[in-house]
Amino acid sequence: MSEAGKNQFEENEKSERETILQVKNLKKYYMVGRKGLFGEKEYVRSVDGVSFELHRGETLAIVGESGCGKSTTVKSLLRVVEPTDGEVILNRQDFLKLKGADLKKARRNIKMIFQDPYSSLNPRMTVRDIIGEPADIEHVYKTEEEREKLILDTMEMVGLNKDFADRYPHEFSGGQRQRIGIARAIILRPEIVVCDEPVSALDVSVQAKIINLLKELQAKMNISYIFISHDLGVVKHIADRVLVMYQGHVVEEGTRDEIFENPKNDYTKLLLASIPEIGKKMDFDQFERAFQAE
Ligand SMILES: Nc1ncnc2c1ncn2[C@@H]1O[C@H](COP(=O)(O)OP(=O)(O)OP(=O)(O)O)[C@@H](O)[C@H]1O
Repeated sequence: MSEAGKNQFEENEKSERETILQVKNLKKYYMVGRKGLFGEKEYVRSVDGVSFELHRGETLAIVGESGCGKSTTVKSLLRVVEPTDGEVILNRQDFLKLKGADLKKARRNIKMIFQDPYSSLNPRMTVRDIIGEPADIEHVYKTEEEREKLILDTMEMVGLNKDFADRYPHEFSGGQRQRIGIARAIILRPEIVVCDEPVSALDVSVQAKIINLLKELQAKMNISYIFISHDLGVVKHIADRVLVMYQGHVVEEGTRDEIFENPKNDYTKLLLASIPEIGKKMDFDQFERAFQAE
């Protein structure tokens, strides 16, 4: 290998391992009532000491049964809900301690895609304004022409025809609405995108298209994804690493192959076995076919 090639290789290796986000001992306890003679506060420990790292350009999936704390973990690290305790290190700063302009700036870099693309889009706004809104709020353009170019370029990146810019969300299919949600998430070119069950509401063939789009965008923009899903077929297809949660804790973490081929933790084994399609070892093939058909 030439010297230049070797340097490039080493550079790529380095950037693959670069930690872009560090979550340390994250906790979220919700107060759910009071009990006892003295009315002591009662809490649900939805997230109870979760730690992990996210590397540049990778997809880290968080899996586990309903109620294990997946959504609360990402909501807490994004401060959609204020965490009870912990640290979230983003660009060498503790994101949980940021305020005002610093918080606003950091938030540009970590965006979210939601499960239900319909309820997360304002029905009274055009596609142009929905996608452009984060850019409007952040004043990232100087002229109307620049704004229009940014919006249309982003629409193109997610495979939306620019003629759709004046339409409203109800005019679109579920898959197209999810593309609008993705465009809105990436318009500021964030380094991290958190995807909370982004394809659960879609048909399998549409799921494949959206997953392929997410992978394409990752390849182009080197985005890091945190990908929540209860669908292990989807996770097997998209994840580089997997975090398994149970009752607010991480019980196992590993590469996709480690988790799927050689799980160590009993709960992980149970989780894999309890998904009938995975137990029967058929759904991956079915998924593969759907993806290849694209
Ligand atoms: N606002 C809240 N107040 C009280 N308890 C909550 C609140 N939000 C979540 N919880 C509880 O925290 C636990 C974790 O919920 P969470 O939604 O994070 O799980 P999840 O793994 O994302 O589940 P699902 O896949 O069903 O969304 C659950 O027991 C849930 O009932």
